[in-house]
Amino acid sequence: MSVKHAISRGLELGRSFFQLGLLKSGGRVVAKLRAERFRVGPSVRTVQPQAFLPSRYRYYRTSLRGLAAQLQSGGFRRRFSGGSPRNRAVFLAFGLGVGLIEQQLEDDRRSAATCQEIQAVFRKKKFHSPLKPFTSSGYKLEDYIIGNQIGKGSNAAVYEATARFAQPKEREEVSSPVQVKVDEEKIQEVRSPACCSLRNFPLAIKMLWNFGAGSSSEAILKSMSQELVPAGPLALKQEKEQITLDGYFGILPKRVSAHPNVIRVYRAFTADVPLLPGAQEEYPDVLPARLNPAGLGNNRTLFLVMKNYPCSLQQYLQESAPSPRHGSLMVLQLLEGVDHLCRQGVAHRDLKSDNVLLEFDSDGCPRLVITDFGCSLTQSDSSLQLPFNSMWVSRGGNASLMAPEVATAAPGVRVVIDYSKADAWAVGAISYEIFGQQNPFYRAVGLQSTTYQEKQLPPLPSEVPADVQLVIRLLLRRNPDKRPSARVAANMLHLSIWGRRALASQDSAGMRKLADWLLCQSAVVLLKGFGGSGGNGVKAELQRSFLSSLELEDLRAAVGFLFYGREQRHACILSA
Ligand SMILES: Nc1ncnc2c1ncn2[C@@H]1O[C@H](COP(=O)(O)OP(=O)(O)OP(=O)(O)O)[C@@H](O)[C@H]1O
Repeated sequence: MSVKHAISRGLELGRSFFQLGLLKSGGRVVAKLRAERFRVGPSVRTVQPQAFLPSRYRYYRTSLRGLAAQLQSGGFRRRFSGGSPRNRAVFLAFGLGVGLIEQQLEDDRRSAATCQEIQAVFRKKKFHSPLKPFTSSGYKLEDYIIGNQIGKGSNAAVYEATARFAQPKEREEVSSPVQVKVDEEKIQEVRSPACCSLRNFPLAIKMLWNFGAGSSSEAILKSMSQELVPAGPLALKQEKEQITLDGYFGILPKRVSAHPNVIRVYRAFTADVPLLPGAQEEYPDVLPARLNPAGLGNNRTLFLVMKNYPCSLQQYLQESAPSPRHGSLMVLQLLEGVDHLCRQGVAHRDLKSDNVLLEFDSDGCPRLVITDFGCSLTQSDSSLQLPFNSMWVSRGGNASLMAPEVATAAPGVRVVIDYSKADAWAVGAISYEIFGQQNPFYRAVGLQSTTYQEKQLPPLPSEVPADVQLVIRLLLRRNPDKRPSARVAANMLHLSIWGRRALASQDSAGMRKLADWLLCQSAVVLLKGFGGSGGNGVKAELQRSFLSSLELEDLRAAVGFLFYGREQRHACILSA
């Protein structure tokens, strides 16, 4: 080896820590760790962008630390510092290389610390649900005035409602205890325009249909317990809460903390099934015999009280085509919601556009909220691994939007379904609808999650930003190991939407500039929050979610994927 060659080798070793992601060919990231002569590691490693993912990344970091120690060891120094000028030059070059490793590691430590500090500041700022209609009441159906039906699914009917005790005098005087017989004209007047309806009925009550759960409160709560996943700490009456804590019902699911993109259930209680508008016509079979002699339903059921949203995502998309910018923010909100659930050990398992509700912030930006947790999986150890030892174990709802690893699982001894990236896959599929396309996994396009090939996915409209297209493509990867998590995908969109300049001014290696940008970003978000300008808008909520979830390794993975996508696009342009 010539001295010149050795020097360049030494520098290369020093830089290799971050060069892992720099040298790419043919869409693959090729990391070179060459140290043949000094037997410090394998000659060449070829890695996919997953090399940026935590475990491997830690492996490289550890091996490089070892390498640095080895290079600094006495024996090594003796071998090269003495002897010929060529060996001394090689040693000096390695010394410089090691210095670079150390510097990079130090940068890395500082960037990680910056992320931790920012995260701590934003974690303290808990999200509080904006609607506070209750003090200590609202645990009985009689506490509400119920208006028209606003939605219906296969398990429940949803009605607009308002808290009786929150109403002015004349409302309280309405005679019927449950469904107030406001005459038809009056309801029409209230419901149109929609904003007046929401003002008069700011709440929505979901009445679940009870077929087989029996009529005792305990049995109902136990059988429909997944619906309580988004319930707030005061949602259940204290005695019920106590019983659930004491384990009388068996294990009730964990509940997720409040998040701007996840529905909040304010109250949950059981009550006798009432005869609500449209019941006889629309769901006679699920009524109890008391209301319909031919009905099969039980006498009591579960009621959930939530905020009343103007429409579902599906209804909104039937009428409107969001701009590419709003579309990107909508996909990002779904990812933030899914990441929040994942972190708390919850998989929704039934994500689809009618299980997402929509309202607008003061700037007219759509705010999305994930709802309907009836099929959700909650794991106390947060692992999201479901033992799948029998065909009777439920995989979740809506088979069309089941991620490939869930849809193709076959029951067996020691078989486990990993749901940690399943909802993220569904977000990829719903994103097509957000950008005005048919969902590729519904009948019109006809792909099946069990069999599709990634190259069969239809192209997205050209006005969809390239990075957003990349995120959607990656989310729909068949292999969950090659699919980014919701957190990493969300980070990619945050960086693409707000951090373009910071991203442009660096390579995939150095995180320092990105850390500086994050600090500036945090300051801006905090100042805006204090100043009250835009603190409650979708944009501010998203930025707070991003900053409160900062982990260096997720950020690095997002940067790695973005660079990988850009590299691929570049290669495509060159080859065209
Ligand atoms: N809080 C709410 N505000 C406004 N509309 C709502 C609300 N909750 C539900 N809806 C409407 O009611 C419909 C049915 O609600 P939901 O999906 O919870 O019922 P479900 O029977 O559990 O559905 P599925 O068939 O998916 O199991 C929704 O698609 C939506 O249109």
